[in-house]
Amino acid sequence: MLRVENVQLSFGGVHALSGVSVHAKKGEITSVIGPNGAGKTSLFNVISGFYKPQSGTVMLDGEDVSSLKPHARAYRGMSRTFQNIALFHGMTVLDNIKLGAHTNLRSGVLSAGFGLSLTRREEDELDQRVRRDVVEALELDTVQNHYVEDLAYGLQKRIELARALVMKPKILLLDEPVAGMNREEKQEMGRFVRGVRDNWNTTVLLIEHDMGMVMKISDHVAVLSFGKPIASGTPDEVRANPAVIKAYLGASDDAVTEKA
Ligand SMILES: Nc1ncnc2c1ncn2[C@@H]1O[C@H](COP(=O)(O)OP(=O)(O)OP(=O)(O)O)[C@@H](O)[C@H]1O
Repeated sequence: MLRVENVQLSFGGVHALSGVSVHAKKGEITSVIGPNGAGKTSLFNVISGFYKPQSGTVMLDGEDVSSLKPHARAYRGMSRTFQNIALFHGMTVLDNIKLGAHTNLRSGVLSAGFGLSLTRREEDELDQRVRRDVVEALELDTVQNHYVEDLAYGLQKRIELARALVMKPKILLLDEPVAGMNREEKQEMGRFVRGVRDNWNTTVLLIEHDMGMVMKISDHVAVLSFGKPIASGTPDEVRANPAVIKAYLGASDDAVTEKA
């Protein structure tokens, strides 16, 4: 579904990504992990089109989207959430989710602001579809008319997930979906992300610091360290890989061998 091939990205002298390739298979959850500064956010920004790499390609469902702008990638079925909550205060849960129908959040908000939004009939249809398909699936029925700022953090993150799903994306990019959550909220989010894969057959690519979550929900894990790919495989394979243990522990070779 998504093939990122041999990406090189530098900021001045800093090599944020060197020879990074990641493949996300259709209907699977693929996670990209790595210690701080490994290049995870940079990779996400390359995939969604916010950063232009010096070289490398991004293929979405067989199409080379490397030269497309973020909104054009979004129209082709690439949807993402952001690390920090980007919901609109003073708007209800339902209205925030419906903004996802403008595909690219930023241009969507602009067009809504300039009165270029949907006709009344389109709006009604969208309203019904969102309630039926997304609000119910993500168990947001009881809060759909609440203002987002009145809700708990975990719920706000779920609303972001809902908004990213409105256009039924081919691939969903999740940027640290459980950052800042308590244990219960993490478990809940894990359940919903798995639900997206199982019930919608949506391909998911996520970056995440929380190892427990990654190992529990991923079909495939790719590991970056200092901008380079160091391992890739099933959660069990990656967990047992000495290079991964070393990158995370900063341990010496001897210590890794002992641990492994
Ligand atoms: N806009 C930028 N300008 C300059 N350097 C950058 C920029 N974005 C990232 N970098 C550098 O690229 C490297 C990779 O950073 P990146 O944020 O992608 O890593 P990360 O794995 O997401 O880290 P974290 O887990 O801390 O979020 C770092 O050395 C960082 O300082």
